[in-house]
Amino acid sequence: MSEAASARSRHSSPAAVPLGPLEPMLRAWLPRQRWFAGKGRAITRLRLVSAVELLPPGSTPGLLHLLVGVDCADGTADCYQLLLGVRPAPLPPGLAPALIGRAEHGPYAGHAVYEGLGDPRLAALLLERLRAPGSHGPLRFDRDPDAPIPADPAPRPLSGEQTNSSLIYGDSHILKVFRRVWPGTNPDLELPRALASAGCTRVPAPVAWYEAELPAGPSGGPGGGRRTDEPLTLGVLQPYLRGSEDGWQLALRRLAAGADFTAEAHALGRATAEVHSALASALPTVALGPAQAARLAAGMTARLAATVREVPALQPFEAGLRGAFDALAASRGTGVPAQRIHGDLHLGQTLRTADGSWALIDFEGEPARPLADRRRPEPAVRDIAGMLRSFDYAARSHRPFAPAWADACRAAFCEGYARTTGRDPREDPVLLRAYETDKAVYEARYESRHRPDWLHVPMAAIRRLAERERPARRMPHPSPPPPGSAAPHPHPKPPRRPLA
Ligand SMILES: Nc1ncnc2c1ncn2[C@@H]1O[C@H](COP(=O)(O)OP(=O)(O)O)[C@@H](O)[C@H]1O
Ligand SMILES: O=P(O)(O)O[C@H]1O[C@H](CO)[C@@H](O[C@H]2O[C@H](CO)[C@@H](O)[C@H](O)[C@H]2O)[C@H](O)[C@H]1O
Repeated sequence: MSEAASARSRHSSPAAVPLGPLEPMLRAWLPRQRWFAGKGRAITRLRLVSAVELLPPGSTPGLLHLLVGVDCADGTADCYQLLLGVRPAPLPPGLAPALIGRAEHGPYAGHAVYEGLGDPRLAALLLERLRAPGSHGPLRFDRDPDAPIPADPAPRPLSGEQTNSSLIYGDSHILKVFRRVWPGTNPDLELPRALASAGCTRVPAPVAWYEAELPAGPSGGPGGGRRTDEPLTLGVLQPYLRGSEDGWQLALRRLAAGADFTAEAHALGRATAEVHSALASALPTVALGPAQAARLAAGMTARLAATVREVPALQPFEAGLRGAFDALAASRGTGVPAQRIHGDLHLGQTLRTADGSWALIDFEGEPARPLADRRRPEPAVRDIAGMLRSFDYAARSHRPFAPAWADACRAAFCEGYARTTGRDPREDPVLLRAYETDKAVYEARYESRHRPDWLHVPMAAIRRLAERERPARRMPHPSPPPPGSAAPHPHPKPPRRPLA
């Protein structure tokens, strides 16, 4: 696509591109998408928040960038990013699986509307936009001027179960297109950029990104009616770690072979600690005092209550689980540092690269939590708890269940973490138990919504955590460092100031 053509790209106001003719097909299509968060909730209304034609009107194919507000009967309102391809119907056979519907009237009458990311020509156009920074209506494309982006790499969509949609370009870059979007910088752009500035190489550094700048409105805006003019992060391009394998797949392969995973778990603990230390040095940290501990515990208790309403199987365990949160409130926080963290760390968010080192990806945080929550500093133990849960997940997805494998990995991970930071996460048992419990509750809701066949996995942990026993009795004690290993580093940066 030439620069001249790109300059002709048009921003249409919501009134100029009515959602009307597209509405019935999107209503049917959206709930079937893996990334649609409103599953099981009745859609009451679709609202056009923004519409931009990224190719001149009449181009074949056409590319329509939409932000669509989805209001549900339970009062929730979300905003989704859609990239729609438009071609005269019928679609060529290779694009048939991407079909969303055929417009019968309106500006696209007689055209097939389809998932644009499935069309290599449109995927290539998106990369072109990222290569040449600039604005298209409310969309702003930006890049790191020092990081090269190749001109014409062949795009392919990433398959599999994802919260968002990703495209791989010629095995050199990967573009994540965020689906559910909010006003405010997405931590998956913010944190990797901060880590790159801090010199941390454990996380692929963003090389380009695009955002929407929308006027704040009294209602109907991207935040479901929130007044805000913060930009919405829509997509991030980063280097693709060719030849890497994710930690989840690797762990399952090891389990299937009856093989040990503790060396990897130990190295993962070290990698996680390095990332935490870099985040603590790049962004503000605070000390967890009594008020914050009480607020954290109250948040966990409220999430538990909401989840019990949604997942009745949790009900018999509610009182036992609440004990972990009460203990956190009673601990008065003990002054541990709260800092920016990964927020949804599990084995699937780790990549063992071709050179055998570990990288961490996907700093978006738990997709179901409000963005403001995900950007708030929290004790790093939250991430550690996520990873410990993941070893349990892996062991439980194996037949027969391999509890000793999980216990050994959990211990090795904590030891690796302690080797780098000088502090073993098991020395904070109250915090660790509260976060593991909170994570298992989150997982119960996640599985009941997205993968009911997996619900038994967090339920097994919930049964264990609801027994009011000290987690320290469950996990082996920290062992001394292996001979010849490096001395522990000091703890990442002391807390700067206590919160009020
Ligand atoms: N930089 C990268 N290099 C190689 N593979 C990657 C990279 N980033 C992501 N992936 C692959 O893409 C998958 C989805 O990425 P992720 O950021 O977790 O997206 P989502 O938020 O949609 O779950 C990962 O599980 C991993 O397999
Ligand atoms: O990777 P995402 O950001 O999409 O995270 C969500 O989906 C994960 C599953 O794909 C889910 O993770 C849970 O299942 C994993 C195994 O598939 C397991 O390793 C994790 O420990 C477990 O939490 C994650 O919770 C969810 O946010």
